Amino acid sequence: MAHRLLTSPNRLSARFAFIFTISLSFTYLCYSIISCRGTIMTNSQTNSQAYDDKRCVTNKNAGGKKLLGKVEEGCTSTFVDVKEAQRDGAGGTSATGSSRGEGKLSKNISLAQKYGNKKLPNALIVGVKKGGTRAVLEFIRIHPDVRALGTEPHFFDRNYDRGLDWYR
Ligand SMILES: Nc1ncnc2c1ncn2[C@@H]1O[C@H](COP(=O)(O)OS(=O)(=O)O)[C@@H](OP(=O)(O)O)[C@H]1O
Repeated sequence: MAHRLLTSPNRLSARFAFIFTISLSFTYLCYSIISCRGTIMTNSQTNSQAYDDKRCVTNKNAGGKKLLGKVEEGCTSTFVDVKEAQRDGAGGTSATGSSRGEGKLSKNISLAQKYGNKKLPNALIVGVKKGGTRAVLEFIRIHPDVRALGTEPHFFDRNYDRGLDWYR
């Protein structure tokens, strides 16, 4: 009803205003999509870099073994500072060159193979059934230096007879 009352110049300006609003909205939408995509890509790159810095070097001999707890870096660690090893390995700025980086990495891996799988846990979470122990574990597991079993080993109640060799 209202638009019928508009005179011709008014209708023209209203049409112009409508088109202008649409194009402005479209531009804003495009800008939002592009900037949002950039942010996601930047975040994922940062996360992946952060993850790479403290990457767990998987031990091929670790399959099926029960390991609970953190393994110390430098002596029994399966966690190595990948960034540092790569930087040394690149040899560009390092005075010692690539052999030092590779040697460091392989030394860590060999030490982990020698000791890492056979270590008793550094910490135990003890609790009654339905006491929230799983939640405690999941919170502690967030820390990048913590390695923990996915399932409960039930060593003390069901598998004690198997001995410490089984438990390690
Ligand atoms: N923060 C906090 N506050 C209150 N309740 C919590 C909390 N964290 C875990 N839960 C509840 O604990 C129940 C699981 O406990 P457990 O992980 O020990 O379970 S299990 O015995 O190992 O199966 C489980 O209860 P149910 O959902 O009734 O099974 C969880 O909901």
